[in-house]
Amino acid sequence: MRSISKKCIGVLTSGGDCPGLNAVIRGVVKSSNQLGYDCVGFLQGYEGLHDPVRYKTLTPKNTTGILNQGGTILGSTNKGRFAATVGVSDRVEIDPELLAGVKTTVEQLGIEGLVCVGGDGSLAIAQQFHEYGIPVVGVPKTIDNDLSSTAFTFGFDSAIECATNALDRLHTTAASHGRIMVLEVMGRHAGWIALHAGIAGGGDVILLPEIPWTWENVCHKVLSRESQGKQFTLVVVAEGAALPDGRGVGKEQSGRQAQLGGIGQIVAEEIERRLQRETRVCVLGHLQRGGAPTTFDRVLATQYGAHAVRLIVEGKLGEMVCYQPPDIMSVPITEAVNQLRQVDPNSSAVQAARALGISFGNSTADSSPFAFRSATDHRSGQGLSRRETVETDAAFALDLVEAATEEALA
Ligand SMILES: Nc1ncnc2c1ncn2[C@@H]1O[C@H](COP(=O)(O)OP(=O)(O)OP(=O)(O)O)[C@@H](O)[C@H]1O
Ligand SMILES: O=P(O)(O)OC[C@H]1O[C@](O)(CO)[C@@H](O)[C@@H]1O
Ligand SMILES: [Mg+2]
Repeated sequence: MRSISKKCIGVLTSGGDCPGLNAVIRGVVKSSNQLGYDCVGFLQGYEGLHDPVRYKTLTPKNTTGILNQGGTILGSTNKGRFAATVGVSDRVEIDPELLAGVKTTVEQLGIEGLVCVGGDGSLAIAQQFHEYGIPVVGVPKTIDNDLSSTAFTFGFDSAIECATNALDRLHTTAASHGRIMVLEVMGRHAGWIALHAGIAGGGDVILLPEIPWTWENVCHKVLSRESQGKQFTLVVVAEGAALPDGRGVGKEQSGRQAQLGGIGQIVAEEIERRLQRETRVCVLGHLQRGGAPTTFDRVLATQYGAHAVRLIVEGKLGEMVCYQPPDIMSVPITEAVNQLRQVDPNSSAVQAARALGISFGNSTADSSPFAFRSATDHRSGQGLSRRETVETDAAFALDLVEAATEEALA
């Protein structure tokens, strides 16, 4: 254990990794060092906080050169003993003995505040720490960009850069062969990656968790492109989008959230079956989470790290830093995790996409692309409460898709 003669700040990275985690760590270390704090980083997310305690002392010297490195030098996990929300159920209480153990670790190390870098699930754990009296602040991370109260989580920009690059590449090969290409991207509850990459990469059909779609409309788009002399079509589908019959595609995992994936294959096979057109699928998977952060994510992550330290110094425990352009602000962690931020089907971005003729697989809206509504008309419906999301998860778990894969194709 370190000597506690000097004040100290702790940091950990939790949940699915993403580009920019190291930039946050560096931001925390450098800015806390300037203020005279020591810094420790716990290993493997929350797991390193107790039994056994695993951490390393972080200094400006040993964190040098990590700004542009993907992954996290502290390690991360999206499973373990601290589940605060799991798959189909709502809030899960963390074992009080674990919480007591964590509190002891934090006190023994003289930690004034613990910076918890995570997505919705990991910040739900931080919220329970806060309620127990463990001094935490949150930093919003996830490629899915589905946390409310912040315009962007870091990692998202890097993920859409990767997905856009993939679409650029698929575009040329699709055009050369006159094929339909389906790109499956990540996005558990929210279709931000599919939407942004789809627009940036010239997608023709974008299928999201937020917008129900039909096979007929997807196929209609392919045929209407052909009638314009375009022999190829790019389809982008979020892994969390449901099939037209409402079922999700993935596999159940015990004690943790379902592993999504596979909808791209189903979409490709069904288009091919219905239209007799050569259709191929590309699953981008973890390429979206790896590699160096974009410039935007480096700047955002660095700001998040520095402002998380500021929150601790100002005694704003239980708060999460957030980006409300042009400022980095803070909100109670509970506010950010109780409401997921989903794509609003009437948002400006979706409207613009429709205006260009991009299909979201639902004909009503597709047929009137210029029926724009003012920005204020549609804000009330935005977001999905934690409970509604859990119900969606429950539906996923009930119909999981070994069976669906075959049935959807029948
Ligand atoms: N130590 C742990 N013990 C148990 N579960 C954990 C632990 N750390 C993280 N998790 C779980 O991992 C999952 C993913 O974490 P989080 O939501 O923070 O990341 P994410 O990037 O948003 O990923 P996802 O989209 O998969 O939720 C959450 O369900 C969270 O509760
Ligand atoms: O790598 P894992 O554990 O399969 O997690 C995948 C999930 O994590 C995320 O990438 C978010 O971090 C989701 O988009 C995806 O559903
Ligand atoms: Mg999450």
